[in-house]
Amino acid sequence: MMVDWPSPAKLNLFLYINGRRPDGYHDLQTLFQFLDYGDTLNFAPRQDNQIILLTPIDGVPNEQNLIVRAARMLQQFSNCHLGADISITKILPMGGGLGGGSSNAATVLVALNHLWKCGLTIDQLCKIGLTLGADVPVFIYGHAAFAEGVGEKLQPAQPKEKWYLVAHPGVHIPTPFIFNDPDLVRNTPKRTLTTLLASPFLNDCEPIARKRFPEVEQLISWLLEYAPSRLTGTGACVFSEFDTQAAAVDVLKQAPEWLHGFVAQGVNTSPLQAVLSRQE
Ligand SMILES: C[C@](O)(CO)[C@H](O)COP(=O)(O)OP(=O)(O)OC[C@H]1O[C@@H](n2ccc(N)nc2=O)[C@H](O)[C@@H]1O
Ligand SMILES: Nc1ncnc2c1ncn2[C@@H]1O[C@H](COP(=O)(O)OP(=O)(O)OP(=O)(O)O)[C@@H](O)[C@H]1O
Repeated sequence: MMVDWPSPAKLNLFLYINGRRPDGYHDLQTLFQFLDYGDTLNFAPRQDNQIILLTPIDGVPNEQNLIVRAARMLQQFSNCHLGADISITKILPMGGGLGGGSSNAATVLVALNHLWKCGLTIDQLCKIGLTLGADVPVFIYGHAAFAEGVGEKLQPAQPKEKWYLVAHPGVHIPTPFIFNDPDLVRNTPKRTLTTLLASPFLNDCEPIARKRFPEVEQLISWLLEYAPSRLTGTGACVFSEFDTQAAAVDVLKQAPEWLHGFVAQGVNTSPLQAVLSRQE
């Protein structure tokens, strides 16, 4: 039977920008949690070395798709001569701050490492993953985490597994658009995790996203009437937190027509990790 490999979304429960490095990347402190909601991938190994994506994603040429790029990188690094037919059921909005592309790359690396029997360690997979995107390592790591550096220095964390209404304002915010904004606050002092957990959770990218995108401003303002609500990553998605599924669904039901969203639970063990453990 073909295994469904999950490719979950992530939320940045907080996100602070502490500085800009000489290479232009930003040093940050962020708290990652997974959602029990995401894309699903299927893999059929091939005896030749071809990587075939059977379900192309609109607007993303296959050769640029992180799914194909991750599979090819694994072939190179592991010296593996097998290939794969890959298909994806995509439900995560692209460029939404939910880490969909990074999560897809992580699922490919973890699943093919297993199916091809490459034997690479988690650390080796994370190193490959980081070259594909700053968020790939946490999805490979598979546990909710406090991240520093550009997101690659990870330590496990146990945030409360709340329910979230995740909403998309219908605009696309490219990550560099936020990071290149002259008004972005880039000097938030570094704090310990203990201090951060005891402080209100904020996202330094949110003021820029709200200022530059009226749709984001309108969405957050509406949601704040019902629950604590913030931007995830560099946007454009926003999440509101609730103690129960029913409370989150209730707000979604009252939402105006322009609000597109879904309800999902925050989970500290990635659904990908759960499937991998069952395979081993
Ligand atoms: C902000 C986060 O969403 C937090 O989870 C991620 O760090 C962003 O990760 P991502 O979308 O995978 O971003 P990447 O594809 O690695 O980088 C896209 C672009 O964003 C900028 N970038 C990204 C991450 C980072 N720590 N500093 C940056 O300045 C860089 O200009 C980079 O060229
Ligand atoms: N498999 C893929 N799924 C989604 N996007 C992909 C994929 N491969 C390449 N991309 C490209 O990556 C871009 C960013 O997609 P992604 O869904 O990862 O953004 P995101 O949710 O904003 O991520 P982050 O939170 O890391 O900023 C897309 O606009 C698309 O052009």
